[in-house]
Amino acid sequence: MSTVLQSVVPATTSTLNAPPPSGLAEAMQVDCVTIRGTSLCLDELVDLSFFTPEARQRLRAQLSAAVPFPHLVVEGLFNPDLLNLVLEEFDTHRAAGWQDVQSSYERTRRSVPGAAIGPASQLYFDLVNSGWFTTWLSDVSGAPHLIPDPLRHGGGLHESRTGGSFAIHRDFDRHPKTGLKNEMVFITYLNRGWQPEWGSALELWDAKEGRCVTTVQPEFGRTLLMPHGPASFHGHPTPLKAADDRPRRSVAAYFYTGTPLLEQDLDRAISVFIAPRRIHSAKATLRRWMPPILWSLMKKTTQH
Ligand SMILES: O=C(O)CCC(=O)C(=O)O
Ligand SMILES: [Fe+2]
Repeated sequence: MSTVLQSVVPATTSTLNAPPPSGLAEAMQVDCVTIRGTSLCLDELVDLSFFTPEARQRLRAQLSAAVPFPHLVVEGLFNPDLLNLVLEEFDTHRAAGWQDVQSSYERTRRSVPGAAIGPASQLYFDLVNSGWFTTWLSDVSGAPHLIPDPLRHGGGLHESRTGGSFAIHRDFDRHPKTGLKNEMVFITYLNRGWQPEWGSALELWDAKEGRCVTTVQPEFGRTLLMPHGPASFHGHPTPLKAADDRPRRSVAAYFYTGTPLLEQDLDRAISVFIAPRRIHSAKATLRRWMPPILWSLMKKTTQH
């Protein structure tokens, strides 16, 4: 596996997890990575025009207004060179790293939660799981303090082959291991020149009316952000039949929220120090009992 770190301008540290969203471009101009001979500069992994305050507002309005339930489809958010490398890694993913799902509802396969994935795929997930990216997801979706899932439960690499399908469903409410609340799924499709007649477009349904309202074709470079809610029924129930038996591939990540602290429990969010606290309380007692003149005299003498 050849992942080479290359300095282009004087490198400081990797900023994938660091900067406040406002200083994104500046903060990311530090380095490039080379994966299997393709150089990817960190400030070009995403199209930064999606990250301006205006874009965040516009995307949020677009997401809220979407039918039959809030969702957002964007094109070209990720550098196509990165996505090409991710796509290649489906072919080299170890057999033991795949989990087949074959039931009357689903015929597909996914990478095993926590399985090692290729460097480009790992870079993609590091990117979408990073603080500045999840802040963007929060701004666009309205769900604050999103928590990513490094094990990628339900997400990871997704691949359906000829005959594959996924009945209309609503995703899980809770992460089975952490119990965290599922807020959204974020999917990037990886299929160049996808034809609608091949089936397997993602259908978004109005469950009450029992009909598909809109579809998302799984075209290369298209990204779907779909908040999880009571009405978010979706699936690709039409069995896949693509030219040359080519597979339908995507990468998916779920994002969660925890339970906010109640007002009376806010002190549980503070670290507990042993020594300084003792000193602090001893000082407080002294102050209470000492005549003010002595207190200020003592302070003056101990300050030097
Ligand atoms: O691949 C897609 O278009 C949707 C996948 C999905 O609904 C799921 O994994 O729960
Ligand atoms: Fe789903």
